[in-house]
Amino acid sequence: MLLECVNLTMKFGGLTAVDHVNLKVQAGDIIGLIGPNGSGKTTIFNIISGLYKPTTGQVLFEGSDIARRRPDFITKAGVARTFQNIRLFADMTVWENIQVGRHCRYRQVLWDDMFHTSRQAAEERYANQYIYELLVLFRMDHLKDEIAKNLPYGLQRKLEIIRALASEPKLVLLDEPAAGMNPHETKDLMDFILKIRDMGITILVVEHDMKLVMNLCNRIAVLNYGKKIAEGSPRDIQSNEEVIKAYLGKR
Ligand SMILES: Nc1ncnc2c1ncn2[C@@H]1O[C@H](COP(=O)(O)OP(=O)(O)OP(=O)(O)O)[C@@H](O)[C@H]1O
Repeated sequence: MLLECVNLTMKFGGLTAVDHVNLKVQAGDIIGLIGPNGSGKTTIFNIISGLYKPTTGQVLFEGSDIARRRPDFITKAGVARTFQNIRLFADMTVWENIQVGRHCRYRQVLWDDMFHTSRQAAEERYANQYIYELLVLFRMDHLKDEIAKNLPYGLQRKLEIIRALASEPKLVLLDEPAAGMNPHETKDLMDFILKIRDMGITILVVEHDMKLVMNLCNRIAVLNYGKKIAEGSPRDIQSNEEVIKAYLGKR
């Protein structure tokens, strides 16, 4: 199992935002995490990526418990993420933004910084090649010198995902990647995410766009008030009574 959340619980004062959630993600999966607003989806992402320490429970990544480890440790272990709102460095170029995402892979050795060793030069060459290949694969190489804030919205969101991929993750957490996109951009995003899967990267995605989730994911887990109320194939989830009730009840 690549990732396993075991009895994950997160309390904020009297509110239980995540309530004994168990979730398994296998290598190669595209798993959707859905649920009404405030049901605990982003909190789970924040726990997996190390921004929140869960009240109880474990997050096993390749068998080791990464819950309560620092975000940089978790990124280095192979988990990358994007956020609900765009968090690019607006005045930096496409290339520079991706370089930031690569940063966790650089070995920090004072000696290297002082003397610019051959090992450091080789590392930089590899990093530049890797970034360039990502840009070519996602057809953004012609935009490498563009300032991030000048890109159309859909491309800014893609750039964020590419930046996350620059850390060479095994698992990527995508938090509402289609938010604010028009139908054309969303369709494009779907092909984009399938390409990430084809790179051998496993995907856990939080998304409100049901069409995207149903077409993309091989399995879906549904949260309501912090509890997992259903899990199964897109077809199972679409016809699940409790899921329908949870969504209709929120209207
Ligand atoms: N840092 C925090 N402090 C206090 N309460 C929080 C904190 N983070 C989240 N919550 C609460 O936990 C609950 C779950 O929030 P969360 O953001 O995980 O939901 P969500 O399913 O991602 O919602 P949405 O679909 O609207 O993004 C909400 O009631 C939220 O107000």
